[in-house]
Amino acid sequence: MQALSLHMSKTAMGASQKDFESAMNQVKLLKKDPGNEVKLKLYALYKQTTEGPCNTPRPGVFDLINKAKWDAWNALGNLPKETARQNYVDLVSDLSSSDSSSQVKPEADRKQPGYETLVVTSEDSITKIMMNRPAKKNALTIQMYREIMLALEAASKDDSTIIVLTGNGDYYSSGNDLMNFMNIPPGEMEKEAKNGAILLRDFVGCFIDFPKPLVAVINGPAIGISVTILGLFDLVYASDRATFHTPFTHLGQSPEGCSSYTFPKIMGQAKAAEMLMFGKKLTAREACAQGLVTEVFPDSTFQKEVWTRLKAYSKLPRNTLHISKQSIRNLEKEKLHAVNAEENSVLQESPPKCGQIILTQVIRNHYLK
Ligand SMILES: CCC/C=C/C(=O)SCCNC(=O)CCNC(=O)[C@H](O)C(C)(C)COP(=O)([O-])OP(=O)([O-])OC[C@H]1O[C@@H](n2cnc3c(N)ncnc32)[C@H](O)[C@@H]1OP(=O)([O-])[O-]
Repeated sequence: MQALSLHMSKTAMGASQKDFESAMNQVKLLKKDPGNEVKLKLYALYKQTTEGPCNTPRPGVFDLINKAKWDAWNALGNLPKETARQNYVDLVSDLSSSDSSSQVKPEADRKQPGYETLVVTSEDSITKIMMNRPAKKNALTIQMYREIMLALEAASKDDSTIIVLTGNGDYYSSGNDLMNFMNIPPGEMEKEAKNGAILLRDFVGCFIDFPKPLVAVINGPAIGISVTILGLFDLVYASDRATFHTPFTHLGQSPEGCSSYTFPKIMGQAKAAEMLMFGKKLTAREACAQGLVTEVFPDSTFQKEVWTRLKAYSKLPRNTLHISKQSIRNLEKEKLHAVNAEENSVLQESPPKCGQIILTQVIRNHYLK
């Protein structure tokens, strides 16, 4: 009824302040998350209606969320307040209509819009974040790092019980996109290295702080940072086709993702060194024997077995699971953030080809302190 009255305002003389206030209340009642793009649009129209054109300074480049909000508001330029109010009311009206029709099929797979490098869906109390660059083996571009951070933030607040990260295609992920370091203008290297390190620190920080059970569904080979952050997941299920490879020394890089701390803790110093320093590639069964992987499944039945398992887990009491996760993580959170910061400062400073010496130092630092 309320949606209907809001719809009528489209054709009337323009939305009133009362329509606007009703629409604001209506937004709070939406059952379905409209996705980041729509939320940004709503935010921008709200700000334009209540404050007029954006005239505040643009947030810093790594304040991702506030920057996205500012960009959306600023994009409205000099749109008059009355038009912004009308557009807000119309948008909420459309959302309310599709929200009520979507409730007919509450279990339907809901693909969330607004991501270019990911497919994010929510079903059966599980939010699945799927890296979606199969032609590039799901290499992580700067955009993909940012979208994963945004998807994790949204998932931390949605009504899901469990969050899954997985890959589309034959690879889980080939790690950092090597093009991220290409085409840097002369003289910009230092600045770009610093920016990259900050992005990486924030990316890993999201996994450290993530409040709900986090599951990696490793559908194929995993390389680099897609492997190192696995020590921050709660469960790691792997296809027997998966491999785990951290060729940092070969690339003149040092470890990240808190692996200089989590890997020796998980698998012992000697096995961690073989992987992180000497780039030994592990099969899924070896990774499982060393404690990095929870369980390995035959590739032919991998998806079916894993999702059956996860659907059963997702029916467990949500709050209890989340409290347990946080109790376990809180014991280590401070240490993990310190490790993340240290790994990043080393990455920023490390000259290429010194990777092996740096790796030894970083790993020793954590365990000799
Ligand atoms: C500082 C941050 C810390 C992070 C550290 C790390 O993650 S370190 C780890 C860093 N990661 C690495 O060092 C891995 C580097 N990659 C490889 O070693 C191999 O590509 C492979 C073993 C993943 C797959 O071999 P294969 O013979 O089965 O397939 P293929 O080779 O034909 O690839 C298909 C397409 O995907 C493309 N592509 C793939 N990966 C990447 C990437 N990472 N980047 C960009 N592109 C990538 C590839 O160019 C090709 O594109 P095209 O030509 O079709 O337009």
